Amino acid sequence: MLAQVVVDVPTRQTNQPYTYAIPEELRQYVVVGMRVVVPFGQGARKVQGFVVGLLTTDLNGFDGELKAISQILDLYPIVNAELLKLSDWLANWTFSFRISILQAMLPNVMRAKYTRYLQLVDEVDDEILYGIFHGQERIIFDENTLTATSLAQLAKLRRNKQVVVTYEVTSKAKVKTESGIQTSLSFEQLEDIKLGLRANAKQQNKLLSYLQTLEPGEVVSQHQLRDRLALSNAVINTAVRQGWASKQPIEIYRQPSKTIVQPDQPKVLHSQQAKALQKIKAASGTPTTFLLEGVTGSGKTEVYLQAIDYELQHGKTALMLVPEISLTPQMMHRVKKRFGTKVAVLHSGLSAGERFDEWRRIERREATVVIGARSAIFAPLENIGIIIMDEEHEASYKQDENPRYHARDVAKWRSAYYNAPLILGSATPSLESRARAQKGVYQLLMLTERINQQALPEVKLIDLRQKIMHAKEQSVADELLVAIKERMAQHEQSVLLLNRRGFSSFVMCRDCGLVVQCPNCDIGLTLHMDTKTLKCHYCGHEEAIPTQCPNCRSKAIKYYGTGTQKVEIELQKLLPTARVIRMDLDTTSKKGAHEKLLKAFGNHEADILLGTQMIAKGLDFPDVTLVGVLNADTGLGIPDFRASERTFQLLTQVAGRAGRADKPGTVFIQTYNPTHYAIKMAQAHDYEKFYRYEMQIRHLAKYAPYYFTIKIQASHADERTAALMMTKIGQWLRQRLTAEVTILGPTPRSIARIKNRFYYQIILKYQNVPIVEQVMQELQLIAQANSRNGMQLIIDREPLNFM
Ligand SMILES: Nc1ncnc2c1ncn2[C@@H]1O[C@H](COP(=O)(O)OP(=O)(O)OP(=O)(O)O)[C@@H](O)[C@H]1O
Ligand SMILES: [Zn+2]
Ligand SMILES: [Zn+2]
Repeated sequence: MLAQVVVDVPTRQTNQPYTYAIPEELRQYVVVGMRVVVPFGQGARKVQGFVVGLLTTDLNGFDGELKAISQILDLYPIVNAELLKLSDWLANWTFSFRISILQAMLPNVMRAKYTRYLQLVDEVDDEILYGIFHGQERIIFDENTLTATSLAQLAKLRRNKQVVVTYEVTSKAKVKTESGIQTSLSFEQLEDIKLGLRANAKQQNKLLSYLQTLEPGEVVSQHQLRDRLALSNAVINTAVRQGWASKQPIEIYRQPSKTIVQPDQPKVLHSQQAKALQKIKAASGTPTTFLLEGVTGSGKTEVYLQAIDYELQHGKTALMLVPEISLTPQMMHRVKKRFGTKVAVLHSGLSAGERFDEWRRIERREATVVIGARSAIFAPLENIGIIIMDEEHEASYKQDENPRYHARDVAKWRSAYYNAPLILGSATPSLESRARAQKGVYQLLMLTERINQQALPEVKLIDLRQKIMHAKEQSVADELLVAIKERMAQHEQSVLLLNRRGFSSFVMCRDCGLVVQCPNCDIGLTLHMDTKTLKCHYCGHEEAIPTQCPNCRSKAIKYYGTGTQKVEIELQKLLPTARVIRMDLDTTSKKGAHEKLLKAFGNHEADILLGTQMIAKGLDFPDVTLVGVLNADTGLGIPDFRASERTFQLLTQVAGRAGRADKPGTVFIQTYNPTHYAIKMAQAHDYEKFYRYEMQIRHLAKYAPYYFTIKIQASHADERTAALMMTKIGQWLRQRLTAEVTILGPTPRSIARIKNRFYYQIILKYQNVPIVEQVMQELQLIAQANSRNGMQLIIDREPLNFM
């Protein structure tokens, strides 16, 4: 028997698996989906790989010439058949290597270097206990020291759940345990010991009686035992010393969120919700994609929850994606309230250990509902009955680094694999999705009304062009201040958004105009008042704010830009009694900070929630009746064809935070472009009109959704080399591709230098040209060959970022 192995060799990547012989002693255990160690290349260095196939053909002697698998890293497949198949497809789709997809599918812990342990969780024969475990409960798992027979026995023990494999990475991601107590003595033996006790040894007697009630192999937690029997640790330790009981670690899960959630009940749906749910239920068991287009506050979440419930009742599992869950703790709570301990949560705010624990709960089928951000789309759920993507238009669903996949594409694949409906939900769908619904590829479900027939908030524009005349350095206009005061008087709350996209605070010399630049990147440094430093948001470079201009020695250094901190100070001056909660990168960098701040706001501990984009979506606070956008335009100037779409989406989303319960809401938008269509149509809450208008523009400019795009970027430490390489690639592409493919560039990208590497890019636009796929695969191999010369090539299918 031979194994096909995808190996992890950065400079020699290929999607072609290599064939390895399986040594006699491993023959029974090597299965598809397992990680193995194999010799690779001339030096036969040991590398990690995934078994992706087994060949039963016996090559009669030929396999003697093949290199053989050196060891196995798992006792069972850690990537199941479905995910293996998905990795194959996704590697081709994203023009990346299969190994990088396989690794993206696993929690970090399993990617890193770790020590594996074998841990007994049940009683075993002495032969195994002493032969393999040397009388201990836990040993380091090292195949090289184990015989084939031992491996066979271990595999069997694992199947019988008597032994588990645990992983430890540099202290962080270990299986968390607490101390447990068990006894290996029989009832009678314990009875004999009790008889031998001194009459006043009451505590020990109590403990021994308790031990007599345990099933063979049963482990009880030491702290529970202590509490229940009111024993001291000393009594327990004595019993252990005497050999009456032994200590045994018990595996426990870390709890990502300690907040206790009160369970809730499904709500009675209003008629539009009920109609949508009914269509979704009717599609159960089919790979139908729905676009649920529902205005803000129309109750999309309730539809998701009831659709999930329906599938759970039919014995299926459910997968729900949210843009970045640490930003939307409210959504997580709603799901947990409804489904309790069935829910596993996966997102970047968890520690590596917590993530690993949640992942194992899914893998062991203890969790049947998974909610998480982008990479949760790879959750090892089986038997999926429904997949939901909330805020499907969000750019964070696309991974901006290798492998550059979009969670929506993966969701569609898994939906097809499991015959499970996929629901894409948004108040402002991406143009791509809305266009597919128009064509009938997706089923369109509309929720046009808010809960309780509440009207969408009235939106007023404040024209900043006229305000400039006053030249007051004030970031909150007087009208908006008045409105905030009114809300405060009525004990209502306000949300203020400072749009940070394409915008940053910086320092400039007033005498010579110098803006302090990053030494490694072609971009100005951003001012951070809390640390009194200038930071580069691309490479992390940080330096003190200069007191003197590095160019002309002038001391006239001025701070520019409206940061959230500056607005906060301004608000304190203008509205001294207002209580403000500020949410931005600085105030939320600590773990759990988002949740805490939002909870405080929900408890009315503040009148104003001031923040960046992170407060724009998902929040559902009944007493918020006023929303102010301080700068609507900063995102419009970005050189990206989606600039208008993003601006429209952001404004609509944030406006939607106002007036969601029984009180009507009002929105103020401060803008320099009050006549821009994205702003006008957001003011009118008219997504459909925006969609039609923007589609015409996309059509004329040949962009998505009419055309597919691929971004190709090459970077090199030497600018000339980068330019030269890209020119060659451009020429090669023009030869290989027909005139139906538009090839733009090469041009330096808009930030040409990042981390001291120079970037050049080419954009391809095309409609239906099958050869593009093949040419990109070839280019990927060319890039591979060139990586030795220090060139890095990125192929990005449907890029969401053109900077
Ligand atoms: N059928 C219903 N009956 C009563 N209340 C409901 C019903 N459906 C939803 N709600 C409540 O209405 C509010 C708004 O619903 P929800 O947050 O689900 O809207 P949404 O469409 O997801 O909004 P957004 O896109 O703005 O985040 C919530 O507080 C929710 O609990
Ligand atoms: Zn100067
Ligand atoms: Zn930098």
